Amino acid sequence: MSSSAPLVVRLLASSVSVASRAGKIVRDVMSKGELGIVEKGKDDYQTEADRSAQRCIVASLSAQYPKVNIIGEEDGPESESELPSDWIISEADKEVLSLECPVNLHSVKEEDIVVWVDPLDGTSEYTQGALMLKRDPWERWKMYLTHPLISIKWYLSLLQSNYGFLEHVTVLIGISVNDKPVAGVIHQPYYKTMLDGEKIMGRTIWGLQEVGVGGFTPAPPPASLIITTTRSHSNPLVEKALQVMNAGQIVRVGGAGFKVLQLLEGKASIYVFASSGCKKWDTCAPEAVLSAAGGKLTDILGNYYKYGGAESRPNKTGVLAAVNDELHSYAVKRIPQELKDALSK
Ligand SMILES: Nc1ncnc2c1ncn2[C@@H]1O[C@H](COP(=O)(O)O)[C@@H](O)[C@H]1OP(=O)(O)O
Ligand SMILES: [Mg+2]
Repeated sequence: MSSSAPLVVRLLASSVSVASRAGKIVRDVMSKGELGIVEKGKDDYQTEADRSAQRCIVASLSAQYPKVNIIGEEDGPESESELPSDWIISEADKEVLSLECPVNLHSVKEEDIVVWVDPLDGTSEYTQGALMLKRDPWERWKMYLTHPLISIKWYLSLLQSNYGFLEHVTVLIGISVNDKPVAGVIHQPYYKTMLDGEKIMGRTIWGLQEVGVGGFTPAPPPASLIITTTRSHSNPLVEKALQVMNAGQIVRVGGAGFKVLQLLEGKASIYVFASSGCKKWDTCAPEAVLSAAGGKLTDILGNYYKYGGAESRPNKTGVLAAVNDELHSYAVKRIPQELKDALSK
């Protein structure tokens, strides 16, 4: 790896490579069919894929950047099983390595950086997607009966949705400096493209402050107001905030990473989630990528979250993101004061 590039650029380039390896782990766990679902809290689940992808990311980055503070969603007691050697990635994406580092990030040191890792954003969508990979209808039905997350309504909607919601799953690595997300990676393990007649799985999108975004082609916002929001964590406050937006359409998808991709690809212009539930690892990378593309991500009150290592993990006051400042202020103004008060309590 070129050691001449400034630290933030090298760390972003390493994160691009490791996110792609973590995405393969996510697919491999699914293919084996043993998801190992554990309930961490209400509506909060973890699978073998979350645990293994996090081990791959944290081990790979901490081997190269030992003084960087890396905080992952699945932090907990060290696993006793040995880490497979091919989970330790030392490569760095060449295109990212050649980027011009913004002047204000030139002299950043490892101690100044906090990396927020969500090894698998959209866990509900991942576990529900597992059903659709069961080709045998009887096997699928048996899995449904033992699945902790799925109601009959969702089962029926899954049957209609071809491969379920696996495209909503992302691997998120956000790099923050002095509380602010400055660079980030959103990897989609189940994104499909054809190259020379061959099916390629996965794509990796990155963003760097003042430089822009890469790994895909951003699209302009839709002509009419389209809002994207949660499909698996709604409640009356979330619905109230959606009503007041006066949108032509509401697109309900899983994961904070995928919702920000909806904004960047012109499928929606505002992302509203008026509830606690999201955490710093859900929003650090999406915020970095969105702001590198000219968008803005804050809480429902319009305030930026801080990403220092001592900050509390929950994003208590919700998420409000938009493709540009104008739409962001429109959305902040529309949120009624009583809703802001309810979330700030
Ligand atoms: N109530 C909640 N409990 C746990 N995680 C939540 C909750 N609400 C949101 N999240 C996390 O925020 C992400 C975006 O939320 P949503 O998909 O509902 O819009 C989810 O994918 C989930 O991350 P994860 O899947 O990594 O646990
Ligand atoms: Mg998440």
